[in-house]
Amino acid sequence: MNQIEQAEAVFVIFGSTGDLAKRKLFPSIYNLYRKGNLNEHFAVVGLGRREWDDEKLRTVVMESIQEELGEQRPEVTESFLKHFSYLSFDVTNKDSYSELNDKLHILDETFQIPGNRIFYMAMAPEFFGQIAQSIHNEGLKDTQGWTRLVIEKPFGTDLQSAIRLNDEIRQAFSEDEIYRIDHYLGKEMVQNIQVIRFANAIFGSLWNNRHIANIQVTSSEQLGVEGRGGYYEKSGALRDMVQNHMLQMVSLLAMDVPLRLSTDDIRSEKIKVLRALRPIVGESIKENVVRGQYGRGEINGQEVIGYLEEENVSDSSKTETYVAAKLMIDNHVWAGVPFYIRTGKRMAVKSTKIVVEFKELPLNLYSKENKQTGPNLLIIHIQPDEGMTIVLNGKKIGSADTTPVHLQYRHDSEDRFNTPEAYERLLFDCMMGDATNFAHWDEVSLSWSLVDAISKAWSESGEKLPTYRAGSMGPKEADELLEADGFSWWPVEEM
Ligand SMILES: NC(=O)C1=CN([C@@H]2O[C@H](COP(=O)(O)OP(=O)(O)OC[C@H]3O[C@@H](n4cnc5c(N)ncnc54)[C@H](OP(=O)(O)O)[C@@H]3O)[C@@H](O)[C@H]2O)C=CC1
Ligand SMILES: O=C1O[C@H](COP(=O)(O)O)[C@@H](O)[C@H](O)[C@H]1O
Repeated sequence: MNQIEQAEAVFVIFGSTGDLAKRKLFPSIYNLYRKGNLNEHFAVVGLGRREWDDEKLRTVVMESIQEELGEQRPEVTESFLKHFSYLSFDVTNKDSYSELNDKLHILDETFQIPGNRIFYMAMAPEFFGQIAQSIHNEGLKDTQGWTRLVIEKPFGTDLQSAIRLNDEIRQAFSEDEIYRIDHYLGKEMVQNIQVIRFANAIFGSLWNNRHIANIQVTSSEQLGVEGRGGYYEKSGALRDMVQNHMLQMVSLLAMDVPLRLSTDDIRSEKIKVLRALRPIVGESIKENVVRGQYGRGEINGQEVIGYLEEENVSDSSKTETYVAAKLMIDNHVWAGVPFYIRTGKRMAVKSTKIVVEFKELPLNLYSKENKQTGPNLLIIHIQPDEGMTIVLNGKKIGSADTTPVHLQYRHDSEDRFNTPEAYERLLFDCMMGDATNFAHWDEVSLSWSLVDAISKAWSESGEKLPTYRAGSMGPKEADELLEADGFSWWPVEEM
């Protein structure tokens, strides 16, 4: 069987009338088809309570392709759209599932699909457990082919709810059938971290506490909460970004060399990192974690409102829109090396970057002579630009002075606004049965353990939340976090 034959499946999208399906899933499926990563043996069933029909769904799919990808190719979209159908469906109604089952059998026959099914949960998390169990109990998994469950974030709202959810879905699907989405793991340069680290002798030998002074991971956004105030009030930056995307990047940066590039070997090394993370509890929370909330300010010359003025946000809200933290990994390789992370909304720039700062030479003859030298840096540009930069010290041409030299490999990201690119890769991996770039349950639970202790302390604390001006790089306390260790944030704007 070739690769594309493995991908022959029916995609069942729970929540097909929603925002995620429109902005990410439909354009991703279209790209897979356009690029030949899907042949004609596939079908998509969209589900939602709305009284739509096939025509309505197809119109929405076409609009989404045009809006997200700017595609105007009627002949391609027509042959593509005939694979889509819609079923009005209430996930809480048991009877709906047998109707869905009948539909799946018909689609298998129409498109000659060997019974493979991807169930994609693009809905609010409170439904995930119930849907998974109904899929199982109503016989939707009883097929000749494989069945896989794709779960959107958030996977729970704390460790307890995540355990509950996991228990529910595990009654219906085995761990290797579950694909927990973290869209950062679908980003080109996040996937490149492993290649940079494990395919280059220069980094392989330097990647430890003897040579690295600190690692900084920044993911800043210019956007505010964009109408998602209701969700964000219960989440905040810690649960929204740190529990998943930020800790995933840290574990990719700190993991040991896996035995092989297999899903199990890579996941097991990432899990070891999360196990070795020093818990941040009690008094150490104040010393190691900074939170903030954006006030009014300016983004790209436009005045913007503060968080407390956003729709569906309480005017006394203590929800953090910014988090910076110092993480320590208590193992042989990383003892003594801080991993600084920061993420926030309404910051000066949209930028996700990793800066690896190497230790200085024990004796640098040029700095002794007051020449301008700095530490060597490896910068991994995740978005919006993609690539890497190595910063070295060199000689200023025609002078005796030294100067920083930037060796760059850069290309503009196709993934500029978190477009379907990442989702497209992850959907393809799921079709291929490759779960490497999805979160394993152990990763999810370990991340929640770290985050829960912090959010509990914050919710019990009467302390005022530092504010930062919209359009800045966050509260001054985040700068002080690094200054206390003799470091500072490397600017992400112009690097
Ligand atoms: N939007 C985004 O960019 C992102 C979203 N996510 C996650 O993806 C998931 C979906 O988000 P999003 O698309 O924004 O949410 P929306 O609120 O836009 O969509 C919710 C969907 O759920 C459907 N739905 C609700 N109740 C029922 C029901 N009882 N039976 C059947 N269908 C129902 C709605 O359909 P109808 O109204 O027709 O019933 C709608 O299609 C969430 O878990 C979210 O956290 C994650 C990352 C980014
Ligand atoms: O998961 C989420 O990520 C986005 C940021 O994603 P990016 O790919 O644009 O960096 C964030 O805006 C959102 O709040 C969060 O839920």
